[in-house]
Amino acid sequence: MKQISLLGSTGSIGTQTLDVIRDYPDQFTLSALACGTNLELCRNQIKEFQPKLVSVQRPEDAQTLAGEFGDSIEFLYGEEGLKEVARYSESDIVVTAITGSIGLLPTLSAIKAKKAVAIANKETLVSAGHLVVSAAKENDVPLIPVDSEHSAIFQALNGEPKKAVDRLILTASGGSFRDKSRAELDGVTVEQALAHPNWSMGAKVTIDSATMMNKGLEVIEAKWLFGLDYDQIDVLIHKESIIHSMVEYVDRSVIAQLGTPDMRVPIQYALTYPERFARPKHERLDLAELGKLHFEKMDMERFRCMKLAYEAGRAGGTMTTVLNAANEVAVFRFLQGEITFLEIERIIEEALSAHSPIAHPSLEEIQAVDASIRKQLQA
Ligand SMILES: NC(=O)C1=CN([C@@H]2O[C@H](COP(=O)(O)OP(=O)(O)OC[C@H]3O[C@@H](n4cnc5c(N)ncnc54)[C@H](OP(=O)(O)O)[C@@H]3O)[C@@H](O)[C@H]2O)C=CC1
Ligand SMILES: CC(=O)[C@@H](O)[C@H](O)COP(=O)(O)O
Ligand SMILES: [Mn+2]
Repeated sequence: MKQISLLGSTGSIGTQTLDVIRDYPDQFTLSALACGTNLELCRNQIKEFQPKLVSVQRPEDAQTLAGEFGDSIEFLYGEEGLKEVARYSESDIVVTAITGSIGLLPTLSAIKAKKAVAIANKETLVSAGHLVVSAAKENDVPLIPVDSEHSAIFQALNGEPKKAVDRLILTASGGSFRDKSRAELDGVTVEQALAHPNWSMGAKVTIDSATMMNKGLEVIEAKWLFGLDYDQIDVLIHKESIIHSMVEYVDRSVIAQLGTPDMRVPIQYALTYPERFARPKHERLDLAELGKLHFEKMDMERFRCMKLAYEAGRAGGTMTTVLNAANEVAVFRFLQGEITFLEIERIIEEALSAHSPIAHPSLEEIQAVDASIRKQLQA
């Protein structure tokens, strides 16, 4: 029986992780969960899965739940609660399905407690990839990708040595505005941006997908997970999201992973790795019915966030911390209706231009840069 700690249980990845746990009651137990402010869903999850430790965002919510459920479950809150769930003694693996660089400290806690990490929270790797990867190496802890592209690459690599790899090809759907020109992006609404053509996801990653910053973050995520140079990581527009990504080897073989767009597949693989379990009642990929798959070259001028992400990644150090923090604030402000869609990239570009990067930042330096960008960019 594998015991799981789940950070972000009430979100899109969190609830799909619970679907997978539900599918294999003899294989997986949810021992600890953390969520934000969705108490109604949290209550139902506690009743169904009976975790031993629960953390919520606010102290008053922890108190309310403790009053309802009694002493058999421990209730915590805030950043300390997230860290405790991540390092919960009985857990074997931690799924990081929380949004944003708030996932950094809990991820480091899990690694220091020698838990395997099924990593969905890409912002942590963008903000402080070097710290996460070196901590994982030091503690001999696997970082197993959940993000669909990275799971695809992980599967296509299948343990091959780095020297056999020529390049990674990340596929990008193009998001909600794939077919619009830059001029047509003027005045697009939050509702339009949230209508992803292929995936049903949380609001932040859906907006990232519309700006193409999601793919930029994923390029940086791939650099840290697979230890390759930026010159070896390419992006290809593939509007159907059927090929989840590919590896081109030095002998020119290209190995891809395909499937219907359903995150339960990579989530499950991260939990069962190195085994594969049969997915119950899962729709097969029917290529004959699809008939065609489409591919287009990435246009870095049209999707300027993509260019900013490569530039920040190549500059290194705290540049990607700034990229991530500025993006988090800008997306939040767009969702609040405070700024326009095109202002997202302008805010990020200005924050990057104004920043003098620190080359090999410590955790404290990362935290200071992250906090200062947030303070500066909040309205
Ligand atoms: N959704 C997807 O298909 C994919 C997502 N990812 C990545 O996975 C991560 C999660 O995405 P997604 O599931 O879409 O996000 P959602 O917005 O759907 O869920 C976020 C989760 O984090 C919780 N949360 C947010 N802030 C806090 C906080 N301060 N303290 C405690 N809990 C908090 C939320 O709690 P509550 O709702 O209770 O407030 C919720 O459970 C992101 O990094 C995303 O980029 C990667 C690939 C695919
Ligand atoms: C499901 C998943 O992994 C998302 O990160 C997805 O990649 C979003 O799609 P695009 O960024 O390609 O639009
Ligand atoms: Mn992805």
